[in-house]
Amino acid sequence: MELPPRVASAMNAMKALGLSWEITKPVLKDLLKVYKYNWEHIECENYRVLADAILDSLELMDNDLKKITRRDDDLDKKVDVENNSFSGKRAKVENDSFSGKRAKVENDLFCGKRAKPSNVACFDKRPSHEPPKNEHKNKASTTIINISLGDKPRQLENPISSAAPPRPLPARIVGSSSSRESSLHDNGKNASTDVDRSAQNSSSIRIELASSLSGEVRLVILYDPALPCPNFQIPSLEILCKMVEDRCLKSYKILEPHFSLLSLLKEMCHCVMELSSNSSEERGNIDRFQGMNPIISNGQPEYVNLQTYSNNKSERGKDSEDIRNSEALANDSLGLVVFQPQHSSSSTKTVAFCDTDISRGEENLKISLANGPAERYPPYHYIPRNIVYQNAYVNISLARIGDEDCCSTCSGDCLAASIPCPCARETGGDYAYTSDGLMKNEFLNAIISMKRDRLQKHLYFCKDCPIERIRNEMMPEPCKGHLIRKFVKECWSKCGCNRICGNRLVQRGITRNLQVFWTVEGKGWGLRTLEELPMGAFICEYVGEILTNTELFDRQLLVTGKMRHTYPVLLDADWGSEQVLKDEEALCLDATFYGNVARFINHRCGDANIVEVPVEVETPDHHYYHLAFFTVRKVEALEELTWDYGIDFDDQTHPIKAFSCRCGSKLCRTEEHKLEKDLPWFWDENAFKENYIQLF
Ligand SMILES: C[S@@+](CC[C@H](N)C(=O)[O-])C[C@H]1O[C@@H](n2cnc3c(N)ncnc32)[C@H](O)[C@@H]1O
Repeated sequence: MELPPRVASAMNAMKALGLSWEITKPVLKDLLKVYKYNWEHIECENYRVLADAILDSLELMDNDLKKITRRDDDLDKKVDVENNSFSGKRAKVENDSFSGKRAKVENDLFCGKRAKPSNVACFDKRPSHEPPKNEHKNKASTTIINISLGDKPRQLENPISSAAPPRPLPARIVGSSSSRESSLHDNGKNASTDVDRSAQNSSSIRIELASSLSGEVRLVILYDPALPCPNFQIPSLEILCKMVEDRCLKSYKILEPHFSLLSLLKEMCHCVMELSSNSSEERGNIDRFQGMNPIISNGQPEYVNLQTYSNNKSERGKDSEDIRNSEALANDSLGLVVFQPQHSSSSTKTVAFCDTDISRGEENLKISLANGPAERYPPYHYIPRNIVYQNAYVNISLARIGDEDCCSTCSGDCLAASIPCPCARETGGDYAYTSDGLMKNEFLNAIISMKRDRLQKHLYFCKDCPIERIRNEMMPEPCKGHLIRKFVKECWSKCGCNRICGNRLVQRGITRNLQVFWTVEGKGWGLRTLEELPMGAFICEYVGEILTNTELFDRQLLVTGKMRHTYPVLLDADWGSEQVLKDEEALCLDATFYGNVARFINHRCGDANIVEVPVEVETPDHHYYHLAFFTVRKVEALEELTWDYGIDFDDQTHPIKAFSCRCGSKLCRTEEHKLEKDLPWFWDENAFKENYIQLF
């Protein structure tokens, strides 16, 4: 029987890793159930979750077998079972290709496709722990793949993999003698060495779970071998965390996708420090640098420590100058030198330059990160395409695309044809793009003026506004209005044209050199172009989780209790055409936890240099579409890219939260735009920590 295409692709991807369909099938089935048939989670990062889950299940089977055979007195039988059945297979998988392939997968997944080889997670094939001598005779069958993340920073926990069956990571085991303790940032190698030593000494065993920054406060599990506990085995830290997280999920029914027990425990250590000491600010901020996933060379993270700046308001002008100088330096050369961790005082922060690719190889081009306080880099997960969170109704099926919504009779490049195809119907019978890959001026100007005239005419008012319905289900207020927008429709899979068709621009992804940088105006991180851009250039689309507005509302309440600092964009461009929009069709994109580079684009009132355009690609249903950014004028290299969020700074109840605007535009809509303004929350270290801790 022919397999469905997605199942077949998953099977082929695993086959390429040396994993047979018999091994893959049950694991894939389970994963699909766990992810509620959300294939994106399984497919992303080259089926990493699936590969990890299979490896874990192999390991579990291996352990089970070992338990059975240990109970069996007949050692010959044991050798038989292990050699003939699973272990034999496993040994083959490991020896033939799996560990090497897995290393490759890890390389792609963790370090980005363009990462240096030294950034690859290493695979330690030593036994994870020595079984008691009298029980263990058959060495050949007990090799366990023991994965060590090496120097790979674990600050940015991968929420997908944390929701999936865990990748075993050796627990950090510390012997009872303090002289044998290794530092918090020991890599897996040291940790597993500790396992061996402590097992040999058979003294009490301490498993360190979390620690404050400099290790003053630690959370430890203590195992006392004096008490009878036969067959006690050290669990891997990740498996342990996963188990507790699963139990939390069972008890509390809901956990944020980025919930991490380890982060919680670590935070507990930080809190102990803060409560017990007045001088907590004296500690360094090295930790956040780990989240930045810097380039690793010879196992050492590379940074350049160029500047310190003050967040004291009166000194800000001077700092801006300093930062500009340091930016110039960074732009001359993005070469990096080793970062020396500093102890900062309360008013100074480290500014680092980091030439890492924040997309981890997910985009066509590398997206670098420059001159920012690394400890303020947000812990989100980079995704290049939108992903449905849970209840959003996004029906992408060929059956829904009628003849009027595709150009099945076209071939080659639609833009080169003498008569525009049906795909140009949405844009008035003419294509929105030029053959140079730009948006046409007429189309762009129409979009810009519709946006600028927002208050005058281009608003529609829904009869039953989803936003108002969420706010007050019993007595919803009248709709406050949504901007009428022009859509672009791109050719897609059911069209007869080919991939290089000029009417396929947004779907091809980022093609301009972009960089995330720390803004000097106090807006936090921002996005800039590293190359000069003509008017009408496509920058990127706004990517995030596709949520219903109810989910967004719940999320904002649940996550912060203060309803701020999520990164949502409403997909309300076509709400006006529906009589009553069902909840699962009133959608938004939230880039707080999962998002692409667009989550760094700051707001500018009135005269922003990019504009958002709704783009239909896979489905003619206009309640889901892509939101693509195009330049509205020529933009110089190194200029910040900004868009007008269109927010009403007076409406405190809108899902997109107002902030104290520092855009600097003459058209700034916040009244006091010339006065000193509050800095955004992420400028303040404590507020940053507080907010992100609530989020993750
Ligand atoms: C989509 S994020 C932009 C990236 C953000 N600057 C960061 O560091 O992650 C939106 C948030 O950035 C800040 N922001 C954006 N534009 C701003 C502006 N013109 N003035 C002050 N803060 C701004 C606000 O806190 C806003 O909620």
